[in-house]
Amino acid sequence: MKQICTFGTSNYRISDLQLLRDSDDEAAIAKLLADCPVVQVASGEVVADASRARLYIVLRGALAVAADTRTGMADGTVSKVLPGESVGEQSVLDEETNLSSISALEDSELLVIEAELVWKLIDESNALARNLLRLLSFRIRAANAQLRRRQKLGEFYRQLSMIDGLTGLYNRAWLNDLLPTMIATAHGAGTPLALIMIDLDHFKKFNDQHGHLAGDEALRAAAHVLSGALRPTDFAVRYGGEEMMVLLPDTNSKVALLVAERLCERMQNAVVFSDMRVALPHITASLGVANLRPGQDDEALIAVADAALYRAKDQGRNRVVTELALPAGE
Ligand SMILES: Nc1nc2c(ncn2[C@@H]2O[C@H](COP(=O)(O)OP(=O)(O)OP(=O)(O)O)[C@@H](O)[C@H]2O)c(=O)[nH]1
Repeated sequence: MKQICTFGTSNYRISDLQLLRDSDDEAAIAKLLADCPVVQVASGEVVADASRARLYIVLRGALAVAADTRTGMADGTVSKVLPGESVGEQSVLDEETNLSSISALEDSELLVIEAELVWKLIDESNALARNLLRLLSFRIRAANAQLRRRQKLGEFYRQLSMIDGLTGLYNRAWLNDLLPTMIATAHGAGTPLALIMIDLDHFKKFNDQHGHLAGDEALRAAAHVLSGALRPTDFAVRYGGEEMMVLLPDTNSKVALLVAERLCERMQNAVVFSDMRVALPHITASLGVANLRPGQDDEALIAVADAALYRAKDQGRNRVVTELALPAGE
């Protein structure tokens, strides 16, 4: 960065500077700026002494301003500062060092105004004070909009990370996050909660006979059966490979059993391939039903459903087994 002249001896004019737009006291401002250095910065060169609270106004060329790395706000965002525009006004106002990293995008010329002089200019020029307020307000809005975009994106990815890519059902991460809360809510409100564990039968054989891609189609078809048969308040989860789970809040054991029977029946009728030229491979599932008991946690509830599911497998598959005989009155 090399000083080539002062603003007073350069060909640049006050009207070239956005911060001083609409000044009605140009002569006085020009006098104040007369001794300010005009510096030359080569393309790619870092603006030296960017750590000092100073205002840089681009007269020619362009600067790249990267967000601050020391405040944790760094996110790869780089803004471009064009002729007439300035950088460093916030650090001057905060009387803080300039934490952004500033470099020249092309061979550029800059007007450098020291912090004390900026304050003097603010005192002298209503136009500058007004333009500065407008600029800062614009920057605050832009920063808020960026924060909102980032929040939305974060939420989008969070949701995405909770969904199983193959079936579109919730995944294990979602379950780990939500099931303890659902159980705590049910215990707190004294409402029932049922969990159905579902495992496709002889799925290894299905894959071997029809191929892995057909297996994937079968998993999608099974997931479709689940999501199509549930109430909006119920949840279907892909628990693991060919194991799925359904959560039924506010559902007593009698209704949970009926729902499981319905799912079992619909599974047999699921259409894996709508293409009629393909021989229809069928799927069946075994289902284990568990109902939340007082004091039971998520792991215990899942273990009970799992045990019921394995009894269903033992008893010949394609059936529902519930964890216990229905208590009288339910
Ligand atoms: N196509 C496909 N297959 C999967 C996927 N995840 C798991 N599997 C298969 O599912 C099969 C599960 O086999 P097993 O656990 O032996 O159970 P099974 O053959 O269904 O037998 P039972 O459960 O006892 O009826 C394995 O062959 C896995 O490769 C998947 O995403 N796509």
